[in-house]
Amino acid sequence: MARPPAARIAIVHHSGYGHTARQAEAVRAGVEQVRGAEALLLTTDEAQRRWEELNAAQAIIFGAPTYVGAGSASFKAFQEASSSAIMARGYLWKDKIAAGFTNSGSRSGDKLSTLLQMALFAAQHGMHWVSLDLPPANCSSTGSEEDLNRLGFWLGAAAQSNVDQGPDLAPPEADLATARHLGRRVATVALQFTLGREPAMAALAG
Ligand SMILES: Cc1cc2nc3c(=O)[nH]c(=O)nc-3n(C[C@H](O)[C@H](O)[C@H](O)COP(=O)(O)O)c2cc1C
Repeated sequence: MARPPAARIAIVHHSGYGHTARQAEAVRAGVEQVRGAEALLLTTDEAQRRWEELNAAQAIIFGAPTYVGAGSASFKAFQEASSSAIMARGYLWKDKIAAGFTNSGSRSGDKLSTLLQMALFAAQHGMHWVSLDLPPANCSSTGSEEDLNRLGFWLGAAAQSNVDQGPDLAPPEADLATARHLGRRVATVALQFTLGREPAMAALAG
């Protein structure tokens, strides 16, 4: 009989035109590459009807397109809804793992602002933020657009979608691979936390 997953990783995202949804699918694929981890992919609208499932997850990965130098309005609505649904009910996400990803039209496009918004959101919930453990790439004479983390972010996974291309073509494979990497990393860290929590508490209790 198959064993139940040791860690469930929720991915809560918004995508106005489908590009960030492709990035979210890649994060999900990365999570599912890790044995013992299971992914739950939700839009920001769905998430606001399924708080209990988010509360039961060991990690939540946030995703949004960068619109006007910040996370999209739908993502912000989800953030604000969590204030009464989660914080006011006793900081129900405290000590969960958190991470984030964003996508935009420009290479920079002020995506860092969106990742900072997500990291602050996680901090307000008392969550543990997981960074992208990839060196910045495509920044030397031997670098290329095919490199993992070609856009050079540390705080989370970034993607860039040409504004004249649909989600069938953008973001490119390098950015989807970077998103898969983030999914794998968060699933691994969530498993480390989940499996280590009990012995850690026993050690603390003496
Ligand atoms: C209202 C609006 C604001 C945008 N602002 C930015 C921006 O600040 N920086 C940027 O690089 N791209 C910006 N874009 C481009 C989107 O980030 C880009 O098209 C992205 O791929 C859309 O993702 P989605 O299909 O998941 O909605 C903006 C697009 C819209 C519709």
